[in-house]
Amino acid sequence: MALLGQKRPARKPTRREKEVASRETRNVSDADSQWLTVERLAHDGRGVAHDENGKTQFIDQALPGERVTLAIHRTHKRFNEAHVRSRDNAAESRVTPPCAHFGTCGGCDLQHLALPAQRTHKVQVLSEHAQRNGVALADIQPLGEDEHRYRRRARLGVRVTDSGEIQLGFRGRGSNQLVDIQSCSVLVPALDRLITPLRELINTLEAPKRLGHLELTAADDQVILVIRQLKAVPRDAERWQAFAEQHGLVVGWRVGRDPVVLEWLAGTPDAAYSVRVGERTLRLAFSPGDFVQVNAALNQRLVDTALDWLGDVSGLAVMDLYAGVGNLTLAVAAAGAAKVTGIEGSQGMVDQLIANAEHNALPQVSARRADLSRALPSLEGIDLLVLDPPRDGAQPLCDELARHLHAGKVSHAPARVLYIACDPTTLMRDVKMLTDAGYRVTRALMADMFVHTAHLESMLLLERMED
Ligand SMILES: C[S@@+](CC[C@H](N)C(=O)[O-])C[C@H]1O[C@@H](n2cnc3c(N)ncnc32)[C@H](O)[C@@H]1O
Repeated sequence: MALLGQKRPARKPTRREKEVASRETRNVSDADSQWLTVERLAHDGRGVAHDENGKTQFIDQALPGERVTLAIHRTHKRFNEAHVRSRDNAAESRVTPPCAHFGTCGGCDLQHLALPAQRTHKVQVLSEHAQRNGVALADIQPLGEDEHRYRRRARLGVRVTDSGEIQLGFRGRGSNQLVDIQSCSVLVPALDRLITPLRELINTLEAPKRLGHLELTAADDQVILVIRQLKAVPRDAERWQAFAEQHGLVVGWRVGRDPVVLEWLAGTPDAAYSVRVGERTLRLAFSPGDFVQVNAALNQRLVDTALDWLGDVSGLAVMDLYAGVGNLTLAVAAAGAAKVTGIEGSQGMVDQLIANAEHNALPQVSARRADLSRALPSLEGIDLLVLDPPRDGAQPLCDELARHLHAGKVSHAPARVLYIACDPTTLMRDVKMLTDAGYRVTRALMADMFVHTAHLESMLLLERMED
């Protein structure tokens, strides 16, 4: 019978729930009082230790060799998540985090670890993923820059609290709550210096609650701010225009829901970044929302290294899959490839890629749109395949390539594959298919594209073994 209008009596916990509750309580108090030694770093940058019962503890901001007591904030059947209550000693690799918000802001994971040690850790992560998948790697070359103000793009959340206070920042560590930040030590200065003025401006808006988030982009010659706004507020548009003039910005807002309309409020967007290839400097134009590598210096070094690995590409037919606005497509063409085809899922980026090829006088470049999770291009006659997929990797394509090789259709399997990846898990899953089918990894690199975070970019060169 339904309990209409009555308060439902509390349900008695089941025996299983009682067991779990008592075990969790015991875990918390046991581990709390113990001194544990941190053994290693997990892939996400947390310290790993085991309590006296052998249960794994993942500990925020704890480094190998440190003796710590824990405060456990989440228990699971096989492991606990914890932070440090007290620390007996500091690892040699421990440094003072450069940012005051480190630890609460969810943007960075590793600011407490010296940069060389961050890189050693990321090389180790890539190597472990390879081992787990049975992929043989040559030595992994680390690639990094000492400059940690690298992010040329950021999305800042905006929240108005019940008391009317404006919060501006990123999501917190392990939470959806916004962390109000005063500055961000990984943003390029042109973006970081806008945070305080932005908060002040938002404080003066007529309808700050209408703001969703702010997207900041530092292109080569201009800084672009795109405001996500649920409904247009004309008097706020005037305030944004004055702000744009004061700070030399191009400002637009995306208004509404289904359809979302982008309207430019101040300035004309003309975003571009550059990539050097030999004596040439390529100009790659992009629109807000297009994919662009966030770290300009590392992107250049990645392109330099790719071209160095590939050597003489003159006369080659190249296919660049997941091509974006042509970052790698144009670089390989400018290095001398005879024919380069870029394939990309977004029509806007395909159009941009074609325009970029024209602007840089690279007539051997063509591009087309395809959803590479469904429609796979023919690789017949292609000498070099470049793959740069998003986090979920390029499984359908690698699967097809492997099937061609297993079937002896060598003409459908390019002699070389250059695979660039932002997720080592899916990278090694895909590469294992290729190495099982007859490729071998001849060069491997870990690019520290996302300094102070646990993320890493990697690049592998695979060569088809001759029978
Ligand atoms: C990591 S980015 C690489 C872009 C480019 N290679 C670069 O260096 O700037 C991945 C690209 O894959 C595109 N993409 C994502 N899913 C796709 C799909 N299913 N089919 C085709 N392209 C896709 C994205 O739009 C994005 O431009």
